[in-house]
Amino acid sequence: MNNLVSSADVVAVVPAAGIGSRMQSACPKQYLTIGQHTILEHSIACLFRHPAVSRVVVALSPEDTQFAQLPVAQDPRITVVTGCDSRATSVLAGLRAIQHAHWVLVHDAARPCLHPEDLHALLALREQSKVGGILAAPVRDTMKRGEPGQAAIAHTVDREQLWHALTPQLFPHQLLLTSLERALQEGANVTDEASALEYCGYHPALVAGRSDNIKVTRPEDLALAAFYLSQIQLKESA
Ligand SMILES: Nc1ccn([C@@H]2O[C@H](COP(=O)(O)OP(=O)(O)OP(=O)(O)O)[C@@H](O)[C@H]2O)c(=O)n1
Ligand SMILES: C[C@](O)(CO)[C@H](O)COP(=O)(O)O
Repeated sequence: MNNLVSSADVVAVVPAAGIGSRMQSACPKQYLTIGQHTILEHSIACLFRHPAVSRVVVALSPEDTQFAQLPVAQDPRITVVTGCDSRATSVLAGLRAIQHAHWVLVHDAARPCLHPEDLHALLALREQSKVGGILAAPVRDTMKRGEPGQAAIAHTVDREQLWHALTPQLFPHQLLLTSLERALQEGANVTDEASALEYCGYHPALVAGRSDNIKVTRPEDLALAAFYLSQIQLKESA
């Protein structure tokens, strides 16, 4: 990646190399469209709306032939890397393509409904923390742990201080890179960037975010995401 990035800028990694199996759709879910654009384009656009985000590194499947057809593929602020067989390794590929940025954020391609104020609140961590943190939404329902292999309740999980981890997640580039490399090397279960830092003994900040920052995962999520996006566009045009 060229060194147009100043150290004050934030570089985003967007993991977009998944197959979206739970979506049960003909194409990977990041290429399903909402309005005139794909979910991936919406997710990238959320990030570029903040002036501190100067570049986006998109991790794509080796078999991806769709991204190059999108207008956004011509944006000089975007770098493409080859993703891998897990979200974590796809993120690692993106991190390794970044040379000149202190802060990096990671945002799922499948989260197109990120509100500008949530991104602003997360990026404020740059002045408040040396470790970074994540957008998260407090759990609102009673949570149950199931009996292994049975559709039966084992027990209720205390939901005090229980949060849904969202994205973006913001960390110092070198800290995230080294934590992720160590966690993966040592076989830790890394489902988000914060879990790699936790594995290495850090306690990333929790930034309360909107629960409509959903990850499009199952078929019923698409209509919901379309509605949430329409609400953002209504608010921006007001
Ligand atoms: N090997 C992978 C797997 C996932 N992702 C990305 O990580 C994000 C969150 O993952 P998830 O919602 O699980 O997407 P998929 O893995 O595509 O979905 P599924 O688990 O249903 O197959 C998505 O933007 C997905 O494209 C990735 O870059 N590389
Ligand atoms: C990163 C994430 O979106 C935070 O909730 C989530 O862990 C991704 O999980 P997935 O199974 O890869 O969708």
